[in-house]
Amino acid sequence: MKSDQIQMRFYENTEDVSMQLPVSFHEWEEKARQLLAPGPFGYVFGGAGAGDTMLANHEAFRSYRIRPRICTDITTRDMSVELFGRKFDVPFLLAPIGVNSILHKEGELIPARVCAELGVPYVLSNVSSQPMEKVAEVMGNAERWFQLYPPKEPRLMESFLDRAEKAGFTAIVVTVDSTMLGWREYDLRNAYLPFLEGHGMGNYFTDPVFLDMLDKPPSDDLQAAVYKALEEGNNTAFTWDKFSEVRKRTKLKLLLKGVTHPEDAKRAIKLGADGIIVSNHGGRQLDGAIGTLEALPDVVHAVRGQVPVLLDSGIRRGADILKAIALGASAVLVGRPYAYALAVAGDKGIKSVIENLLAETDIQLAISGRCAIRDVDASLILKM
Ligand SMILES: Cc1cc2nc3c(=O)[nH]c(=O)nc-3n(C[C@H](O)[C@H](O)[C@H](O)COP(=O)(O)O)c2cc1C
Ligand SMILES: CCCCCCC(=O)C(=O)O
Repeated sequence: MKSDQIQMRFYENTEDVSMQLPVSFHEWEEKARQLLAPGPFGYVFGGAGAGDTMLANHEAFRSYRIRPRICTDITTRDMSVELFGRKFDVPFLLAPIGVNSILHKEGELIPARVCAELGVPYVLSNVSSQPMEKVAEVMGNAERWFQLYPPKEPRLMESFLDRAEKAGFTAIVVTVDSTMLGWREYDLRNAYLPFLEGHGMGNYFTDPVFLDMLDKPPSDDLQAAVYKALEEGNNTAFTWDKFSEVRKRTKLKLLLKGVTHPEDAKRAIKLGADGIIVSNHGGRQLDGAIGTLEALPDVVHAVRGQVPVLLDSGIRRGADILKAIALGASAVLVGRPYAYALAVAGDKGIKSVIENLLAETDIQLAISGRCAIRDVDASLILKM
């Protein structure tokens, strides 16, 4: 067979797309831009306001350089981390990303399934398009956490917590940086908010307490049901007292996501938090905010090893993971990379993103002269 025929066969073989998948984050992003309508793409891509927080995340990672050690035996390596007494073979989790049905018709079932297969802990969003019970079903015994936008109605909050516990989620991640949506100009320009089309309502529309709060079922008045859910989730009166109430109501591990100030980290621990997630929501909320890697050292210092500190916002590569671990993170969360992969290539896409990130992290670890994630400390990096 001539080489051009072989090439033809290769391109026609839709079963084996592996050689044609994007590799870098920017390639995934560009592919998603081509495939998605402007509304859904802009919703994932956009940052708040001028995009300065997104930039700050990126610049913070670039502002540190790795200084490798040489002539060490790096033949056997270990990328595992320990969280809450459990060992995970990978140093990252998939971050909670809502409304996955704007990216793929199966929505969150896909990242959940891939995470279960690859041993990556999955954090399911409160505003997932699929209900948590269906997500749990495809994950078997695999590690899963549930992210909560604490609703105003206490009975609804209790219902979400009870359902999560019953469905085998082992931790609750309370997100506190989004009690109102940030100023997102892509969405304003595209006049796009996925919830208004019914995306992201998987947990609300299957909740008996929520359904009881409605005058009519969602099938009879979708707009009213969506507005009610958003009103519940936009809980602008969520304070430390309310956080204490969540603490009292669940025996699951409890993490606070959206922390960048050391005093907030201290207070959360005092009130019973089991973990802190340093996050600025991928730069989607407060514009002009501190980059998460810049915020991390002070938070880690304030926490004094009492609970694990995780980080997200801007993790794109193995080098980013090593830098966050070097500055004291116990693990990191990955956001947009898997969202784009979901849109572009479903299961295969997310699998590829995870496997590449793992492979890159492993190579980086080795070439920097370390054998294990647990050996990575501040001596690995220098601030420029
Ligand atoms: C499209 C989209 C939806 C998101 N939905 C949620 C959500 O429902 N709950 C939440 O806590 N964070 C949500 N986030 C924030 C992520 O959990 C995470 O903090 C952020 O994506 C990390 O930044 P990165 O995308 O730059 O990696 C969302 C992010 C994106 C991009
Ligand atoms: C009360 C619902 C807020 C959902 C925000 C979804 C999200 O986290 C994001 O778009 O970012």
